[in-house]
Amino acid sequence: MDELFRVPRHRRTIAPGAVHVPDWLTTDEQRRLVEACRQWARGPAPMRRTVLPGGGRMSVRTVCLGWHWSPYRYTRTAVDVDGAPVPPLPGWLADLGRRAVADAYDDPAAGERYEPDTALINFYDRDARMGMHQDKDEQVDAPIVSLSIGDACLFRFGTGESRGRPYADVRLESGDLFVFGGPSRFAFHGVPTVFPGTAPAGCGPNGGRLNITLRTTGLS
Ligand SMILES: O=C(O)CCC(=O)C(=O)O
Ligand SMILES: [Fe+2]
Repeated sequence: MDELFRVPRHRRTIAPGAVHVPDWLTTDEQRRLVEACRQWARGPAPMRRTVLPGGGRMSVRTVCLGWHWSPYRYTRTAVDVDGAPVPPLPGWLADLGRRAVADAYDDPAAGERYEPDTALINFYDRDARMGMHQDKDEQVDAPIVSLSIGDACLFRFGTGESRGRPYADVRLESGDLFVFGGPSRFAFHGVPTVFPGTAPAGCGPNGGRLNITLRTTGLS
């Protein structure tokens, strides 16, 4: 969109402990993340559409680092893909997570304390979505750091009580950071819609939306 007509977006606390920071990643950082995700997607433990217990497949494609997530647990190997050990979470990505927490909460000490051990990388094509859910397979309540690259989406953020209302609808655009921890750590959230063709030039995954969530499993 023409820069002139872009509505300025400001950081916003959506709920206690849930903070949206627009345009947090530079274009260069986004490009580098997309390139890294491309490599991880190829495998070992490659990107796949996770099979759910009912037999259906998620529309989102996911690849994991550190620990492998499949419904509803974390394992060291890609038990539902190729059985390969999951690649480690690189130190630079954990560092990025620490900077994200420090910035979102304006709290350098909270950033230093943050030790994510896992990344789930989700790829959404134009038809993909993610239903309302809680991230609750982790054993500890450290914040979730979420980075968005490529096409914008509608991110729905509710409460810890139910997957229904009340919820806030937030548009996440390329480069945005969303952190949820503290009282919002176990809030229901989901992605009802991706907006095709909204990625800014030069940083997207060439159509679609990439989302990286950093987590602390509390497992060893
Ligand atoms: O794509 C997103 O923004 C959210 C992803 C998510 O909720 C998850 O991976 O658990
Ligand atoms: Fe989630």
